[in-house]
This record gives sequence, structure tokens and C-alpha cells, in this order.
Amino acid sequence: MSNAHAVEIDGLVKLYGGTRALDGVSLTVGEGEIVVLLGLSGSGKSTLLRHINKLDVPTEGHIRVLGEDVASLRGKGLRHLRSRIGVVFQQFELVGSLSVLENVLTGTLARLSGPRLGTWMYPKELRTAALGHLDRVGLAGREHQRSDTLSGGQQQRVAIARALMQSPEILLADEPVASLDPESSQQVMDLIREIGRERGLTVLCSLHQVELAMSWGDRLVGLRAGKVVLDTPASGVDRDSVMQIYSAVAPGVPAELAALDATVPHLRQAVS
Ligand SMILES: Nc1ncnc2c1ncn2[C@@H]1O[C@H](COP(=O)(O)OP(=O)(O)OP(=O)(O)O)[C@@H](O)[C@H]1O
Repeated sequence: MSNAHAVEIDGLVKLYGGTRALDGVSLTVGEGEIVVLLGLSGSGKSTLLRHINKLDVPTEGHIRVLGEDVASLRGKGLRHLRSRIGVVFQQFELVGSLSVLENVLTGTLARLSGPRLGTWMYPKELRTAALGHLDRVGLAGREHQRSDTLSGGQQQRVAIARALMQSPEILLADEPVASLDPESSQQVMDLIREIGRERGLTVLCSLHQVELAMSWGDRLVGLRAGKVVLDTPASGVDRDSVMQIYSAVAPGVPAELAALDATVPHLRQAVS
């Protein structure tokens, strides 16, 4: 990890109509740091991640990413910044009818001109690189398989390989294992961390699984109602302090229950 900053956020406020999705977030992330964003559903994790590659623009505040003032970037400059930031989503966002290899190759579309239909339309060196990334994520030999015939964990590996095609410096992962079973979740998270370390990537990842987050990240950042309420190295942190993020959500809702994944609204109704 170097001392340089990959992401510098100062006083970020985001309003959606009357909703204060982010409420004065200031955060600095060092190059090569692996950061987990934790917090209840609706606490602002995805909104924060979306500001880093300018999928959303601040109502107030400043963001610098890889030395660039994000608000001032447009056109080519914005495309260049986005090419340095890989993204992995909860729902993988693969084209199910395309082969694994073609999905990985689409990670290069932003820097190629003209449409590409079929893997043969990509330069040979890109196909070779894509096969290398598939090997790295444990999917060697699957390149010609239709993507929608893979398991969820395998599809997320394809999405990681696709992100690697950009040779990113930052990886944003928005609940990358929310739709996976616990075993696949652990494997995918391990893979993201190993790849992050190997390549010196700065990783920002939102998660709902507290135990996984504590054993996985270098640093935990907790959001509640758009504010940073926890910012700590993961090493040595005690679980109770992390659970504070989820406490006092609503009268009668224990923090343990509130911290549960997408089932929270249903459980809340059940206990209230
Ligand atoms: N495009 C939008 N338009 C209006 N409101 C939005 C929009 N995006 C987010 N919000 C609101 O902003 C708040 C923060 O949402 P966000 O998706 O960032 O939370 P989150 O912590 O990522 O939640 P989850 O864990 O469920 O993904 C919520 O109240 C949400 O309803």
C-alpha cells in the first residue's frame, strides 16, 4: 500500500428530492487499500460508490479520484477516469446469451471503436488477455459456455474477469455476493481480495455480511442515514462496535436483526 490517495471525498451531500442519501461524507482512501462499506439498506452505500465514477453528481462537496477532480470531468476525460475504475455488481450484469469469453471481452468495449459481435472481432491480444483473466478467476476451459448456464458464483467470477480487462486501478464492488450462498460468497470475496493485493488495486466494496466484512477488509466504514458513523481498521475491531452501526434503527429492532441482509424489512415488520 502506498501513501498516495486514490479517493478523496470532502463534505459530500447528495439529495434526492427530500431524501438526504449522503449527509456530509468525508473519506480518504489510500492506494491499495481494501475498504468495506457497511450499513443498513438505504444508508447510502451505493450512492457513495456511484459518485466515485460519476454515475451520480454531488449536491454539495468535492471528490477527487486518482488525482482528478471528478466534477470537472466530461467526455474524454471522464471516459478515461472510468476506464481506470472496474465495477462489479450484485447481479453480475452479464449478457446471458453470450459466451463467457465474449462477456469478458466486453470489458474492453469502451476503448475500441465500432460494434463487436463475436469474439473473433476482438484483437487477438485481447482474446489472449481475456483467457488469462478467466484462468485467474478459476474458469479456464469455460470460455465457450453460455454465461447464463453458469452458477451465480461462476457468473460473478466472469464479471471480475471482465473488470480486469480494463486493467483498473480501483475496483468498486456493490454488494458483489448478495445473491450468492455463503460458500460461494466467501470464495468470490477471497478472489477479489487476492486479485486486489496482487495488482495493488484500491477496492471499495459494500457488504451486508458483518462477519465476512470483518475478516475481509483492511478497513471498515459504516454509514447510517448518509453519515459516516464508523471508520476503523478491520484488524482487532470488536464486533459490538461494528454492530453499533445497525443499532437504534427502529424501536424494538435488535441490531443483530437489523444487520441481516435483504430480509430486514420483512423481519422488521415481523418483530414490530
Ligand atoms: N436515484 C435515486 N432516486 C431517489 N432516491 C434514491 C436514488 N438512489 C438512492 N436513493 C435513496 O437514497 C438513499 C440511499 O440509497 P442507497 O441505494 O445508496 O443505499 P444503500 O445503503 O446502498 O442500500 P442497499 O444496501 O439496500 O443497497 C435511500 O433512501 C434511497 O431510497
